[in-house]
Amino acid sequence: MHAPSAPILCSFSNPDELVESLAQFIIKSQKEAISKKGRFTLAVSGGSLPHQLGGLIDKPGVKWDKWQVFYADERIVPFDDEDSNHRLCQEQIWSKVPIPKENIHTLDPALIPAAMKGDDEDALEEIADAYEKDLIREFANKDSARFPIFDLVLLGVGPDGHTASLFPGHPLLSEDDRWVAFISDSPKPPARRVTLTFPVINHAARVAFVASGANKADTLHTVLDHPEQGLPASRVRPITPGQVYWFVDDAAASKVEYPKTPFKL
Ligand SMILES: O=C1O[C@H](COP(=O)(O)O)[C@@H](O)[C@H](O)[C@H]1O
Repeated sequence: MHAPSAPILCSFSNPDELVESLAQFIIKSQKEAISKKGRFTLAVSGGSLPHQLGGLIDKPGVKWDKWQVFYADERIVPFDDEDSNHRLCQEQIWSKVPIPKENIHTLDPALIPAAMKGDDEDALEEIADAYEKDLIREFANKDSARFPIFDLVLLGVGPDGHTASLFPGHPLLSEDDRWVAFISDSPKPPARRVTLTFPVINHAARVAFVASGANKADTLHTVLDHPEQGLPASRVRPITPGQVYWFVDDAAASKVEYPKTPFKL
């Protein structure tokens, strides 16, 4: 096992510059992946992140038909529910670009009604297993060893330091076997979710957090300046040669002492 490399923090003076630089970074990651392997594998989060992907719309050089997209986490709700990360991404980005529908890997909609209810966790296990099998089909014998190797994982960070659906103090933080896990007691509603696990996130070639706004300032300070506190976002440290980046605006970075790196492609 190689040591993880230190995060690279890039801060931008305004949200528009952040969105544009993020788009350039994603396109560069895509080009490198396609030239090596003919496809680009991406895991994407919900929350405020899909809105930040707007810089990709109408950009030349995006080979949408080569993208294979999974969700870093998803809430167990119907796809038309306002809590659905898929719905959010659909509204903010997928409906605005020519990505083939079959290249977006969602939870199995047929399994959602049962997973939304019931006292036992069998249906949650089943929906997480089905998503893991979809990942295995996409990655096995291509970009995986013990875990899949995503070309890029895009993450957000919540005020409590959670990322994907990995929450502070939750037993899922220690999951070291599964690719996809379920959670039935998320402290942030909705309670039932599935998430990629830390070993998957930390095997990615690149991981990029995106955060903007002064309401993220305290969280970023703790995550980046006090990783010893072990907040979930601090535990994202991809193994070498993987690299973690932070794309933030100056408001979100206002309390961070961790050194900033000028953005360059
Ligand atoms: O619940 C979630 O929260 C995180 C952070 O969301 P944000 O709105 O504070 O950016 C998000 O990354 C995750 O996908 C989502 O399910």
